[in-house]
Amino acid sequence: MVLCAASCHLLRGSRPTAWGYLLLRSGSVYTAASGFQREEIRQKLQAFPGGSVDLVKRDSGIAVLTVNNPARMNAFSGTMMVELEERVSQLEEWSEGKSLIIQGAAGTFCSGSDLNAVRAISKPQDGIQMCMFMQDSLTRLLRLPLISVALVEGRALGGGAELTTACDFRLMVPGSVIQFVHKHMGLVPGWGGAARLVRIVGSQNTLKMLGGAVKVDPEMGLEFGLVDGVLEPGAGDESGASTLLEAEKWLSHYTQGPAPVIRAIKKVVLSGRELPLEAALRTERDIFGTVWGGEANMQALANKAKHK
Ligand SMILES: CC[C@@H](C(=O)O)C(=O)SCCNC(=O)CCNC(=O)[C@H](O)C(C)(C)COP(=O)(O)OP(=O)(O)OC[C@H]1O[C@@H](n2cnc3c(N)ncnc32)[C@H](O)[C@@H]1OP(=O)(O)O
Repeated sequence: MVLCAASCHLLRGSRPTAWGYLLLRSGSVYTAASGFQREEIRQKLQAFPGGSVDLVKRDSGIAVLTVNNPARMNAFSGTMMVELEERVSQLEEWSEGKSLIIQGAAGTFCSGSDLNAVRAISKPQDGIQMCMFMQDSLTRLLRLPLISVALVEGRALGGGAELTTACDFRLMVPGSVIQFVHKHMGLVPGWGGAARLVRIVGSQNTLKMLGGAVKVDPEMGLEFGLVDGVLEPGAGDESGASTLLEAEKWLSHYTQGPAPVIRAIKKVVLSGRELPLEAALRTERDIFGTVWGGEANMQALANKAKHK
């Protein structure tokens, strides 16, 4: 892991030390030096309009991001790929946030890249640039100091399945499907979905899901270890509002408490997952230093004293 202080959002607000800033990278995965032409591919993607990526941030510290292109089963148009990156940047700057739910509009999750855009971005070098653009956005999404959930209703296909792996947890409703359809497209995941899936379910299960383009239903998802919970669909709820409410209730079990503490919990888990042991220990020390003696810690100590 190489770290550049300028891009290190993970330790924002901590007392910087050489280790904390030198070993953990939470900013962009690719740079111009690695051939990533961010502005050029952003411009090319803007030529493929349609749909939106909507973000609502609530005072309670939970945000809801909606992939919104129902006419295309919430497929990512070019402009939606650009909007996703913009929403991730907004979330990186949201210092009061604790959690994030990602959903699709109109009762389905996302059917991957917009095939019309894919056909037009067929030059290998453009495909690689789009791949780096989405890998960069989804890696930054997973590295947000927010506990995140992909709420899967309907279908999560191709890049849509990859999007679910860029969240800490996945919740499904009965009848929904996560399918890495890439093989049927003569492809492999390109948005980082394979790298993340191996870390979630292991290499054997990843081989099964990709090699078999397996239609993963909620029961199978629980067996694979891909899915963390199955929600009952909202009774007769067309808007999906009650399913979202169920997802918020599920997530609230893990996000009750002051935002600085919940954010620190995500940060120490991130460093434990991504860094070599000694670097993770040093980063954990740095993050511990941001909450030790902090408002929540002092309040907890005061409460304990009262109960003697
Ligand atoms: C890195 C991965 C990334 C990439 O390589 O760039 C990818 O994700 S590749 C794309 C992977 N996704 C797919 O292959 C899914 C394609 N869609 C389908 O298989 C089906 O549409 C569906 C999602 C299973 C739904 O089927 P059905 O219920 O029969 O509805 P329709 O097929 O009629 O779809 C309704 C409507 O939506 C359009 N649609 C659906 N998915 C896409 C898509 N990915 N891109 C563009 N448009 C999509 C579909 O064309 C229909 O539109 P109309 O024909 O105008 O009614």
